[in-house]
Order: sequence, then C-alpha cells, then structure tokens
Amino acid sequence: MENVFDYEDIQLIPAKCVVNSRSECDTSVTLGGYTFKLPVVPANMQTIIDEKIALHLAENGYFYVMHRFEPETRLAFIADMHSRGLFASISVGVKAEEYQFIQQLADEQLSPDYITIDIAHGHSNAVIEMIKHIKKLLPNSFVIAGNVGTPEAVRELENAGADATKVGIGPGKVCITKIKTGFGTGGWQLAALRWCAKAASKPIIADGGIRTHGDIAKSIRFGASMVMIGSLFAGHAESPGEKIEIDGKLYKEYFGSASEFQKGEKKNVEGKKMHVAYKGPLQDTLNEMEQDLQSAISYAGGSKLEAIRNVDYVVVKNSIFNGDKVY
Ligand SMILES: NC(=O)C1=CN([C@@H]2O[C@H](COP(=O)(O)OP(=O)(O)OC[C@H]3O[C@@H](n4cnc5c(N)ncnc54)[C@H](OP(=O)(O)O)[C@@H]3O)[C@@H](O)[C@H]2O)C=CC1
Ligand SMILES: Nc1nc2c(ncn2[C@@H]2O[C@H](COP(=O)(O)O)[C@@H](O)[C@H]2O)c(=O)[nH]1
Repeated sequence: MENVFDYEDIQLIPAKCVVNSRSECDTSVTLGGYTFKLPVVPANMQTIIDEKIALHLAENGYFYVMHRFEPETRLAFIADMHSRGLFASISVGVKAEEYQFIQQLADEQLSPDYITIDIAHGHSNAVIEMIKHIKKLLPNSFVIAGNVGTPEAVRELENAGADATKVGIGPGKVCITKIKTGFGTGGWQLAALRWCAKAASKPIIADGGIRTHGDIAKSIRFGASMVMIGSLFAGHAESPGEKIEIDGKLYKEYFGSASEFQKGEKKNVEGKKMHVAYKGPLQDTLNEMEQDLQSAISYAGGSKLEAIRNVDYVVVKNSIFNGDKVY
C-alpha cells in the first residue's frame, strides 16, 4: 500500500473564499432520508451516549446511534422516540439473541429508522447474514454495517444490502486492538478511509482516531459522509459515568466497548479505560464543532460541506503541530 498517512500528516490547501461570513457556510448532511446539522455522530459507547443524550441530539437536529450494551431497553427506547415524533437509531450485535430481537421488532411493527451492526471485525459472514436478516424483516431500516478497513469489505457489505459502512479497525483512543493483535487501521486511518471510499458506492462513516475538529474536515476530504467520534465527546457534563476529582482537577471516565471494564471479564479484551478532563456542556462542543467546520468550508472556497471534498492537500509527515501538544 502506497502513500500511507494519518490525520496529523495532512494539511488541506485553502481556495478563494466565496462567503462574507463563516456563518453563511452550511455544515448539514443527509443520511438515510434525514438531514442533520453536522456530519458527526457520537460513538455508540456506554460512556458517550445514553437515552437522555440521544433525545437531546435527535430533538436538536443531530444524528445519534444508541449503544447496544443494555439490550433489554432497546424496544422501549424505539417506541419512546417514535412516540415523540423523533427518529430511532439503535445498535445490534450478531449473536443468536440479536436475530430474535430483530424478529420481535418486526412482529411488533417497530421499525427503527437506523440500525448499526456494531462488531469489531465486520468483514465476516456473521455481519453479512445479519444485514440480510434485517433487510428481510425490517426493509425500511437504514443499515450501517461495520467495522471494516478494506475496500473488499466495503463492497461485500454493500452487496449484502448495507446502506452505509463504518470504517476503522483499531484507531480509537481507548483501543488496544493494534497492540494486542497487530492488525488494523491505527496510524493510517485517514489513508484507509481514502482506500475504502474509492470502492464505496454508498456512504461511509469514518470511525475512530479523530483528535481535533480539523480531523472532521479531513475525513470529509478523504471520502467520509459522517464521522463517528468517541474521545472528543467523552468527559462532558451530560456524559454517562462518574465525575471524579484527581489532584484538584475534574475528570470523567471513558472506556472501550471491548475493555475488561465493559465486558466484566478478562476475555478477548481489546479496549482500555481512561480518564478524560471534564469539559462542561456537550452543546458547547457541538457549537464549536459547527463553527470550526463552517470555517473549514470557507477555507475550501465554498459554502457547503461538499466544497471540502475537492480541495488539494499536502502530506507533511507528523509536522503540522510544530511540536505543540494539543491533546
Ligand atoms: N472499531 C474497532 O476497532 C473495535 C471495536 N470494538 C468494539 O467492541 C465491542 C465488542 O465487539 P465484539 O467483540 O466484536 O462484539 P461481540 O462480543 O458481540 O462479538 C460479536 C461476535 O463476533 C465474534 N468475534 C468478535 N471478534 C472476532 C474476531 N476477531 N474474529 C472472529 N469473530 C469475532 C464474537 O465471538 P467470540 O467473542 O467468541 O470471538 C461474537 O460471536 C463493539 O462495540 C465493537 O465496536 C472492539 C474491538 C475493535
Ligand atoms: N479496538 C477498540 N476499539 C473500540 C473499543 N471501544 C470503542 N472502540 C472504537 O473506538 C471508536 C472511538 O474512537 P475515538 O478515537 O474517537 O475515541 C468507537 O466508535 C469504536 O469504533 C474497544 O474497546 N476497542
């Protein structure tokens, strides 16, 4: 594989500005029939999203994907979102009980608007079979399948019926897959995204490795329709999990979905737990992301998100921070 790079190795090249104010730039994106304010979705992890955050996001025009780690709550969650006139977006795994869950949804005519198949190694028959099962029983649900890291995987999941694929094996902040297995897109996630996007005929969600708001624009440039983010959304006032004080500073916990902490046992552990500095209200971060992305669109020489897709870029290996530490 040639020209391997990651987020910190790339700078996008400005084009002539066509707006009088960054506020004229439109960051909205359409996915699965709904239009959202930002091409950004908080990760479907237990320390990132819960029902309250999902409700806030849906009510305020943002995309969300609810996690799958309290499976017994999903049915009521879908019914509740629909009773409020909001879209329902849930996650599933691939084990036998998940087949029964999809059957139950179909029997009760409770069709979530979005279903994300969320497993570590998404290029598998297990995911292909689950896509087919969902599409047969819940044909109106928009299916996001992942995670994958190759063009072959994107094509196979799309051919099985996935409406979007999620790209990223091991670039996450609390991920230890790359260390424990030697595999993944960690360290070259942006190049892997480009590689996958060239093969895709449907939207791609870039998942993991976003460390700055500029990385969102870079993901769009290299083919993402949407970006899934964990660590930048961790640590907020609303984030699930305890707020703790260490040496007079406030933190909140952020743990991997394949961590020992999440699993409750030391088996196939591929994630860790960390503490993230307390950040205040989630909406402040969403607002800042929107402003930064509006600015990025203006630098791209346009007024809509699509302008970013066409900009030139340079590879500046590991040098864009000039030695500054930003995270
Ligand atoms: N994006 C990423 O890089 C990663 C994300 N995760 C997250 O962790 C959570 C748990 O993921 P996961 O363990 O897949 O979920 P599950 O524990 O639900 O496992 C799903 C199924 O896939 C099997 N499985 C898991 N990994 C592999 C593999 N490498 N090869 C073959 N079969 C496999 C499991 O069997 P068995 O356990 O018996 O092998 C199980 O039957 C998810 O939320 C996932 O997104 C985890 C790792 C990497
Ligand atoms: N390898 C692992 N990856 C994980 C685990 N839990 C979640 N994830 C992935 O990370 C992203 C978030 O990445 P971030 O860099 O924005 O923090 C998330 O969406 C998952 O795809 C895990 O335990 N192991």
